[in-house]
Amino acid sequence: MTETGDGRGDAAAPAPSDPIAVGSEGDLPVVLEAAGLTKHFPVRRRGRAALTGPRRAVQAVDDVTLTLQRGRVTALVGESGSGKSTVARLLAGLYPRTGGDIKLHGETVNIKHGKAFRAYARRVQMIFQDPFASLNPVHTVRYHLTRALKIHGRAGDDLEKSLHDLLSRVQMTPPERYIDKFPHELSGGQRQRVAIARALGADPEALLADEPVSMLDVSIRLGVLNLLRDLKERLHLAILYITHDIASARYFADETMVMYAGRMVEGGDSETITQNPAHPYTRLLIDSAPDPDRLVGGAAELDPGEVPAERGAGEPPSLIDPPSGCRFHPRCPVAMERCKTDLPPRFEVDDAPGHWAACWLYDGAAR
Ligand SMILES: Nc1ncnc2c1ncn2[C@@H]1O[C@H](COP(=O)(O)OP(=O)(O)OP(=O)(O)O)[C@@H](O)[C@H]1O
Repeated sequence: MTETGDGRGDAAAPAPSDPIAVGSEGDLPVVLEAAGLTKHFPVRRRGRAALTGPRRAVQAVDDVTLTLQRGRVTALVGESGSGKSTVARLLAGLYPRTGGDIKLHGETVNIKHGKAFRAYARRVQMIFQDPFASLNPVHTVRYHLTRALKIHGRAGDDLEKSLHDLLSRVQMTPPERYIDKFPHELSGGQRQRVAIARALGADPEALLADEPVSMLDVSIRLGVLNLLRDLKERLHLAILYITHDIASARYFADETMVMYAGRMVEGGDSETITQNPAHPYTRLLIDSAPDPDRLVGGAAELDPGEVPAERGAGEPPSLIDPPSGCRFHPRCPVAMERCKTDLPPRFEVDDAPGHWAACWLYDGAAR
């Protein structure tokens, strides 16, 4: 991964500014940490503007700080377009960063060539939303898993046993029932389990799961989340769980971080965030959920007519020209004058250890 700047005209990044450690359990080792993570996608200009106009960029991720710990699930929650997938892709080394640092076990990650990327990818694996798209339709389960084991040098002497072990790990038993099947012969849930088994083939320490259940039937989502939880516990994996469904974050994640328009706005343990949200945006997310007590569902099921207009009001801003100050201020029902101009840092919320909100409402100095 390149350090700062990817040579494709990324705009300058702000310096890291988030001082508060995020809802972390002190005694668990930190696997992956990011500070000041920033990604600006340059906007291609056409015609005259390409020569004379200002350089513009989609400010997809700005100054994001987060920590993934061994044996813990951290949820990253936010509306579509808030930058969640970009954070995961930055952490996975799939995008070069515009700014910020990533550390794996305290060592700065610096991927400059394919060999370094493979070494990093062995330890930090990604699971994508669409298991059908992530598996090659012309190859069997055996092919996908064998390839993963070989790429990461883990094929071993008894390949058949390694393959069976991987399938057993994702609860696809007996393994011989599935191993020679093609993706189209499996259900959506089974395909996602194969994608997870393939990731486990690298023997990773961190899994970055980007909406891993949102394309699955509601009835099987819980099973896949329970599998990930089981893997977290048995293999002590650090898991980043990306979702727009805050109810599932409450069920599945130990801690939750909320993202709005490219920036982190609130973080803390999941129970606190969902039961006692501090940031007005988090409250909006919870109020907009069809049933916040429902364990695993998804906004995909939400009929827009169910959201009262006053609660779901407003649209996320353009990330090419985001609002000054707090990016949420144009939609915020309690915005103050300073919110329009001053970017709020993280303030501690004193109801629970590690709970913070980037909102001027919690500026102790002003009270
Ligand atoms: N490769 C890209 N080039 C330009 N802009 C991009 C690129 N990838 C993402 N973006 C933009 O960055 C912003 C954040 O996108 P991202 O996919 O990270 O959000 P998200 O929260 O994961 O959304 P969703 O839940 O819909 O996947 C969006 O405005 C998106 O259009």
